[in-house]
Amino acid sequence: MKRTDFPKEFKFGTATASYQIEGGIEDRSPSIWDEFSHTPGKTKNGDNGDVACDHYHRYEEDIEIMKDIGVDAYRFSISWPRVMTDGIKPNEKGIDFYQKLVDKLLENNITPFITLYHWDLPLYLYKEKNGWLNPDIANYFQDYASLMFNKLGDRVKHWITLNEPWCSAFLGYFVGEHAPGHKDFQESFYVAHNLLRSHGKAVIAFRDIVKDGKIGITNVVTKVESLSNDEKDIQAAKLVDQYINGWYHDPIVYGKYPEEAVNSLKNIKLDIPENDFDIISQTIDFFGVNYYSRQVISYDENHPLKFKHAEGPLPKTEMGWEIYPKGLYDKLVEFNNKYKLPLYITENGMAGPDKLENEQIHDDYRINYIKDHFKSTLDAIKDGVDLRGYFIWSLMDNFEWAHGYSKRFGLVYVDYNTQKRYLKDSALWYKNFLLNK
Ligand SMILES: N#[N+]C[C@@H]1[C@@H](O)[C@H](O)[C@@H](O)[C@@H]2O[C@H]12
Repeated sequence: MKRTDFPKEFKFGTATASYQIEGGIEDRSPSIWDEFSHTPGKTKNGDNGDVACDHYHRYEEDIEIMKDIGVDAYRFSISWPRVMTDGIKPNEKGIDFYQKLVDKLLENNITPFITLYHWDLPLYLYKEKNGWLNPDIANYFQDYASLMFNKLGDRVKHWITLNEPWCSAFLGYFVGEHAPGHKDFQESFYVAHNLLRSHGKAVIAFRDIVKDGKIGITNVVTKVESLSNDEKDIQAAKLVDQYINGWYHDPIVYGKYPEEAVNSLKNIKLDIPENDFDIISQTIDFFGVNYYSRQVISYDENHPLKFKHAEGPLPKTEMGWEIYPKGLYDKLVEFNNKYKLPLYITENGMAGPDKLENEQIHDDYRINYIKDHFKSTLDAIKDGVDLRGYFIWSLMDNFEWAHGYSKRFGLVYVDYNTQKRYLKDSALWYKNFLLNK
């Protein structure tokens, strides 16, 4: 498989997120992840993003690395608390960081794709305004989005409103594994809804400000399969697919939540104002697909949503996720047929047992993972999927949320003691692939 097997305009890139790589906390106000990661017991080894990969001070070096690898595009997120103090007052120093980042990318012919929200909500908005639980958050988000569209929209033409709202809502407000660490089932549905409303308000602003741009939303897209052919397991898997995938895509395209999932939530209030879906279902230009693996599901009477995960038999990554490239093909074809929107794979990659030895990292497992998922991508394109690009997660090892720095997803190895970067064998492979070798 060669690069020239893909459409000429197909964009190969890599991706990161602000809190996971920037550090530079001295020049921004705090986010919910600053408070969460500094709360004992919330992250592995008590790791936090105070320094991370020090990208705030090393962005030029990191862009040079991307240039050397030869990526066409780079997906990164803006830190809301960096560009708006407490999420409300524009901070010119923070805005200037992203101006310089964008200009350096463009100088190097790397197309910027910006994610507005990759989980680092300004702490003030959470503490003083109740964060995503407050319907008014959509207005704060629209103000933030408008500021960024006005400041960068002349040079940045690809925008993503939210990254994985399912994680923000479900992991942040029900499971409690992510910031702000709530464990309230009902809250997680209110949060999901306000995230989608915020998405819609940002799209409305975008259409006024960046008339020649493209905007979408990125969700985690998981292949959900039933553990058995038992009707209860099949139904449980179908509902999980609706909770994870349909819940964050159907309202945008169809203007409603998935019916069976809504009907299954007997004791959940979904008192939603009717015109909310007019806001949520603003026409978008693409869906971003973050694909990592599958979930194997069986029925469980004792779970609020009547399901439980089963351990799959396939080889797994360091995250314990099965390596399942067929799932990517299946979801791309399904989404193409169901939503009829252009797609970007905005994240795909793996955490590996990466070891620095003589300034090298031999990660053949990651090269094989990427090759297998590139094959699924190419097969989907050949079968008619309107797929526009693929961003490997991640450019470099970084702060992996509750796992801290214990999981390495990067094409580039980061020695956190020295902040020295080392291209892994997978980065060298990607470089040759991009040169069509
Ligand atoms: N875990 N994991 C890796 C990766 C995470 O580092 C990203 O921030 C998320 O968008 C998504 O969950 C995927």
